Amino acid sequence: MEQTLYDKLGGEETISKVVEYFYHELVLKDETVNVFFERSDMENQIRHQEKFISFALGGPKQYSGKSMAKAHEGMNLQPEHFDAIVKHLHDALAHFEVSEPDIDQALFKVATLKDDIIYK
Ligand code: HEM
Repeated sequence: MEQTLYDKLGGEETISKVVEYFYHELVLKDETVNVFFERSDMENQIRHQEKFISFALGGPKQYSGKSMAKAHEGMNLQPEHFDAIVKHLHDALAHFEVSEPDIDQALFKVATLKDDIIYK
């Protein structure tokens, strides 16, 4: 089996650094999306980011469209919110010198859930 990007980047340790940067330096500073995270407590926020990044990189936690629709129910996320998060994911991975083809793979993975997450 092909090695996942998650393992390639060094598993949990690297992932938590990516999460930290992605969330604190990019997502929380972006006024177009940070409002969604203000309402959830810090523990849930961190859990969210870890799950999000882990999913994007093919880590152990994988989701179905059904569970994603439920997790984002009532948020009415718009395509621009989704796209902003995807851009931050790109920039966070680039910051840690992940190659563009590897980043593309992660962004593609995340894009497969778009329809299950927006407009819920
Ligand atoms: C592929 C993309 C995404 C994945 C895989 C994902 C994953 C998840 C998961 C697993 C949960 C449940 C967390 C838990 O309670 O354990 C969740 C909730 C949530 N998601 Fe996402 N998410 C994605 C995109 C987004 C986007 C684009 C936004 C907003 C801009 C967003 C904002 C939230 C918020 C605010 C919650 C609720 C957190 C809480 O429980 O307080 N998500 N997401």
